[in-house]
Amino acid sequence: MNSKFFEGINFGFSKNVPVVLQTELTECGLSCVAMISGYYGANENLTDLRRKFPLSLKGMTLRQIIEVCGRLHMSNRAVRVEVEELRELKLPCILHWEFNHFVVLKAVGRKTVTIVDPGHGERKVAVSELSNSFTGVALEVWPDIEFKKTPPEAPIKIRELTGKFHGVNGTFAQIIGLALSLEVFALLSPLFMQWVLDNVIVANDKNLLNTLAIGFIFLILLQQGIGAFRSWIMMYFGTSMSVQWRSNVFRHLMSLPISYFERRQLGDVVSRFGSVDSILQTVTSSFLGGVIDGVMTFITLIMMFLYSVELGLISVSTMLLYGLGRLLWYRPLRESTSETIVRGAKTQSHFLESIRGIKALQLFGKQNIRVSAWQSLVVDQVNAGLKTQKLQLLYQQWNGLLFSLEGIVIIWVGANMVMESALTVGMLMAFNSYRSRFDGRVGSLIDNYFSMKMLRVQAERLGDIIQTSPDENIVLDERELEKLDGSLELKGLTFRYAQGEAAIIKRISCAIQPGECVAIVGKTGSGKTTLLNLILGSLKPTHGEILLGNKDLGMNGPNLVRGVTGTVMQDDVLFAGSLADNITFWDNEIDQDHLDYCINMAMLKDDIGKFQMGLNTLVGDMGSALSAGQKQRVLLARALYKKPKILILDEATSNLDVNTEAAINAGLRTLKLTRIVVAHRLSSIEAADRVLYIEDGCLLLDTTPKLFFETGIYRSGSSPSGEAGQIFA
Ligand SMILES: Nc1ncnc2c1ncn2[C@@H]1O[C@H](COP(=O)(O)OP(=O)(O)OP(=O)(O)O)[C@@H](O)[C@H]1O
Repeated sequence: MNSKFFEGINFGFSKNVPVVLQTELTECGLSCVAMISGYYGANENLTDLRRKFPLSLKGMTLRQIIEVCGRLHMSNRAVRVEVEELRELKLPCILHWEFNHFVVLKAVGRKTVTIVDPGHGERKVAVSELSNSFTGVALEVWPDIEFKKTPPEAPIKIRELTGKFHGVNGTFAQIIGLALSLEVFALLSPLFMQWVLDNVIVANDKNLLNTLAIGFIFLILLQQGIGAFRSWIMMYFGTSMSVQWRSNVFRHLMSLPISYFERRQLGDVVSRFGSVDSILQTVTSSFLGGVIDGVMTFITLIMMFLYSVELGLISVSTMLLYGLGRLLWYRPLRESTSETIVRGAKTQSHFLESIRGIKALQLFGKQNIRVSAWQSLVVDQVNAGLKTQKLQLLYQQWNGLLFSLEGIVIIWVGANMVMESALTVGMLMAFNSYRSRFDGRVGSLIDNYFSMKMLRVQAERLGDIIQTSPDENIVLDERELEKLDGSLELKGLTFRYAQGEAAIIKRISCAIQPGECVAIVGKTGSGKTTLLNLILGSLKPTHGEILLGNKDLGMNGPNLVRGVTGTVMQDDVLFAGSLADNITFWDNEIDQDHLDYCINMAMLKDDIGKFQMGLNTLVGDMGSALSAGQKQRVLLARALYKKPKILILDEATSNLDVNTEAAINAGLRTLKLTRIVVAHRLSSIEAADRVLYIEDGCLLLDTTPKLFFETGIYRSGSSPSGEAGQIFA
């Protein structure tokens, strides 16, 4: 019978469920699938899974998880079970959790069950508390006949993460050289005690004592000098590496697609970026320390064996036990460290979100809810940290016991040897000194090795930034951009946010001529912003193509279209700085005439005239010092300052009064540029040459404003509440 058949049967042997933590906000389902497929031997990488099964920001449904399992050749069965029936399920399986999350059920005990939560890691939940979170829906998953095992991927190499450093190789060699010379001095110091005990005291030789003391004082001064020089170089080396590496990572982060940021919490991205420092700290101290410790351990060991083979063997055995202890502690320590970091990132996200949304919180009087939610996140974080500390505490006790016992055994055996005249007292003292040096060195060598291994947690988190590819962009030639005339063509454009979800844009085709003004209208949620995001390259079409001039956007990357468009989007922001900075986007050589022209076009002149500091007025954090209408007009001026060939406005004048809006529209009409405007207001639609009416993602009408109004789709009327205005039929 096929071995796959047996793999599908639960014999109750406990293989390990690999912990795959989710990186994006909504990929808990995908992480659960990755964990179960890993349990059966197919180590699916979450990044690859994400690529194969794109998710929308709305998360994954059970139906989508079943589809993914099917595509990965895993059979499954969705069942409705009571808490008491959980032990009858085939484990590991997926549980629906708190109506918005999925977790893996790993084991069912008498009083507790073990779950692996893709958000935090493994934990035990009391059976009595299970019904608070478990919705009663479970998905059993097991491999089918075509299921293929794949070996786990090699962990990310630190070198892959760092990128290139300049001018550090020479410094690195210098540091190693200085550190080694320091160690040679350290190796000589036990001889002082040995010579004093064996030669000075026995022979009552004061002259020799003085000579030895002066010699060793000189040695110590030299040692201190070299030590200070090494620390200074280390400081220089560490700082320059930190600046270079952080710049490399930040540059890469800035080039990532917009979707990367939409799918992650702010605090999580900040915490991942912070991994650079943790890695750098460990790499500089552990790696450097590791090289030096390795060399010195070897030399010290030779010295010890020269004194006594028996005593040397006792020390080596102790170190083997120490290494074994470190190995046993590694996995639990790694998991608890990882959980501490993830929980820390969650707390930070909550904190940043609360600060950003402080106004809404205060207006709704909901600060207390936010505070208690934050407190419970902090408690989780502290508990995870305590777990790590408890493990370390146990480990330290183990080490203390081990080394104390070793000390007693060495003195006991050594004293016997002295009594049998196999060693002198001085030699025993010197040996003991070398032994404590050896213990320290090997201990730190082993610790450094595991610290480097532990870096995997940080490296994987940072890898999420580094290993995400930036948007593919061809290098832009200014002359190519010059040739573009501002025409645009959409051919059979279809888009869905995720596989298995309904299409939001459905087979839209239309051509927009240079200089034309097109209004995109439709009910709220009909897909207008999504269409603009497709045109701007922020989203990639599922089918169809977009041509700019005669250039295919898909082939050229978003920089092409972004090079010729000026945009004001619904969620656009201003940055801390002056009005002039924001409008010119920190242009080094401000074109004052053009700046004045854009300010006039955006009807900002009067407002700026009223500000005491004129164009140097600060806009506050994200434009908080401006009114909503002023902010929209600054954004419009910023878009125009770019001298675009295509102007894209997504409800960019919605906060303006009708007169100001009409004046701006009249001004824009005089410009020679293509305009694509999403608007709900009658005046903005009237100002357009053409109207594209979108309903439920389909382009239903492509006509003139006059004919559009005649259809009666958008007409004067009153809303159900009796408010008069323009409404969709
Ligand atoms: N990132 C996303 N993931 C999944 N669905 C999304 C995402 N963004 C938007 N949608 C969905 O796509 C649909 C169209 O949204 P879109 O923002 O394009 O509508 P719209 O016509 O611009 O609406 P409005 O007039 O309210 O701005 C909506 O149902 C929305 O819920």
